[in-house]
Amino acid sequence: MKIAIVGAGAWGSTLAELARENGHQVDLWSRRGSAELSTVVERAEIILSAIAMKGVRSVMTQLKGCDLASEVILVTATKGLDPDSGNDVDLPMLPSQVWRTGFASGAVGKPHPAIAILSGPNLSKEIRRGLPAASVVASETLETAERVQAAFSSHRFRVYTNLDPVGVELGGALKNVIAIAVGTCDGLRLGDNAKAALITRGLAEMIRIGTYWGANAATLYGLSGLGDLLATCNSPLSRNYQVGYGLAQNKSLSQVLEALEGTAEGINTAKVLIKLAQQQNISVPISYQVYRLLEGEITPQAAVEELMQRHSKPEV
Ligand SMILES: NC(=O)C1=CN([C@@H]2O[C@H](COP(=O)(O)OP(=O)(O)OC[C@H]3O[C@@H](n4cnc5c(N)ncnc54)[C@H](OP(=O)(O)O)[C@@H]3O)[C@@H](O)[C@H]2O)C=CC1
Ligand SMILES: O=C(CO)COP(=O)(O)O
Repeated sequence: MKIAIVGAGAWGSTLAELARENGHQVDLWSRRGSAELSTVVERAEIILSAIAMKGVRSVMTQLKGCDLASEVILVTATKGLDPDSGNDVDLPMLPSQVWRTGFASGAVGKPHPAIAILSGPNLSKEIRRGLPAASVVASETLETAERVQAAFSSHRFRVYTNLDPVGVELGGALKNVIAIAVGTCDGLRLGDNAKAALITRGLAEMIRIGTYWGANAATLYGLSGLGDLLATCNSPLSRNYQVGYGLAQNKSLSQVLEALEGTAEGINTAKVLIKLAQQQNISVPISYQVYRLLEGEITPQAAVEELMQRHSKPEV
């Protein structure tokens, strides 16, 4: 199979390695490289985007102008929310929707790719070390999801299919905000009870937002929800966790970002999520404190106090 991977960051490079090991012809594109995007994607049966959220729109605009194979599948592996959409009436766009609407407004007669989402507990550094991992590929049709599953599955990367693309994509995006909260909790040395409470109540927030968005709650209890929460909230490899940990050391956000290797999507996601939650009156107290912490409106210690002093309520 010919596979094009756009985005040669940590995740794109790791997925390229997995696909090459499976015997596919893999071309990797980076905006900094010498290869033309149009050449890299020509005749590709799968185009996988591992672009950070902030670059998705610009790469989509470039890709729209390229000649694509008629049966191509576009797989998005970005874990974020689009900051340039969403208002009182419309939800913000998920990365897959940025791709879909971009292609829908493309030139007449050009093929519209089938779209799939790849998401799960997949810390790229572990996968690069050859350690086993599992992930989920979601699409509106089983046929599309199964084609991507077959392309990436291997003895060390187990890929499940799922027919709830919204749930799978949201699980990967929303957990990053909770990972920042848990990194802060660990940085403050608040203990394992506090950490368990944050992960569990964070999942409740993800389910509240997810079901409002039309996701299936069961999806969020799966790999791209609870699974990814467990990986990122328990690993210093997670950039989002590192952001929270750094803020708990009284570093400023810009100091933390200067030292950070790669992208921490939870910073943008927290902003987009809080705007939506406030517009629609959805309760997300942990994510709200993360947002305030990132905005410099509150100290980590005060955020903990605010969460502990909320009015009493039933668990479910
Ligand atoms: N690393 C991981 O473990 C995992 C990451 N992800 C998700 O994958 C996405 C990428 O993460 P990761 O690879 O780790 O991040 P990196 O920071 O390592 O790479 C980011 C990628 O996005 C590209 N990019 C950023 N801005 C733009 C832009 N304006 N135009 C074009 N390209 C741009 C970068 O290109 P350039 O190199 O030229 O700057 C690079 O290829 C994120 O959404 C992340 O949440 C998902 C699962 C696992
Ligand atoms: O999404 C990831 C693992 O599943 C990567 O997490 P970070 O982006 O926080 O490093």
